[in-house]
Amino acid sequence: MSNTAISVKGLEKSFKDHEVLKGVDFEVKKGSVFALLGSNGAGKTTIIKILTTLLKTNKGEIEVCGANLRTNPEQVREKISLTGQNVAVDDILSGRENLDLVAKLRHLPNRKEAVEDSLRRFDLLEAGDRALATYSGGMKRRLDLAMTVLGSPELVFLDEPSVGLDPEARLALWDVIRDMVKAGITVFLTTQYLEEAEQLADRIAILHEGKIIVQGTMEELKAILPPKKVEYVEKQPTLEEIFLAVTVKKGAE
Ligand SMILES: Nc1ncnc2c1ncn2[C@@H]1O[C@H](COP(=O)(O)OP(=O)(O)OP(=O)(O)O)[C@@H](O)[C@H]1O
Repeated sequence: MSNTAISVKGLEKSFKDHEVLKGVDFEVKKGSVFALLGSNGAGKTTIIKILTTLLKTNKGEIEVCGANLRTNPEQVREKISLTGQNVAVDDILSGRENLDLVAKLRHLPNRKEAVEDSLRRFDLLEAGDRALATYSGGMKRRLDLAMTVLGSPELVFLDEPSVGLDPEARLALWDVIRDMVKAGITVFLTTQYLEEAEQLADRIAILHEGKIIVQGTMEELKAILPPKKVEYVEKQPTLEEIFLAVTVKKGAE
């Protein structure tokens, strides 16, 4: 069986005459975390929408979880789950009711057990019966993630998952993502927080002006910029320095 969760070759997408993606290529290995970075408007959400079958491409060969996206979108939809930028939960219902609704929609066999497990795993047992309107932003985000992974999808898309979270909630979210990976789920995430990518991702790709301009492990990206020598202390470049160096260099061409 193939070890590839996502394969993208020659992806192009325009909105009318605005070319957003101009030939994007990348692969994501099963069981890994892949982080897609890019400035505002680079096309990260567009890539997620295409990979989750919400938008059609103009050109490109794409496979997601072993299925061809163009010819077999239903099979793709069965294996993936998506958390978008806007928290997709119902404020009037309680956390437990929201999860139960998703469990019903996904036809999960042991619905009650799955919901309780999920509340426990995402630290929401105590707040389970409260209406969502009383939840903090971090709690809503955790519930959103709980709903995303309910029913054990093979592949999860997280579009800027830690937007609006305070540092403590962000650290808790990172633990949740690490747990998802331990459970064998492949994670594709976009983020503006470069530290997030540094902390979580096995591979990082930078999208700029419609193309992936660099991709690799953090170690490989570090090799792009030589370490700075300050007296006798060697300082490794941060992902932020690498990001700025490659995007500014390309932008100036
Ligand atoms: N439905 C649409 N119609 C027209 N233009 C669109 C549409 N969706 C996205 N765009 C444009 O495509 C470009 C890429 O948008 P996208 O939302 O994918 O960027 P992004 O990298 O996710 O940005 P951000 O970090 O701000 O969320 C932007 O210029 C945006 O205005």
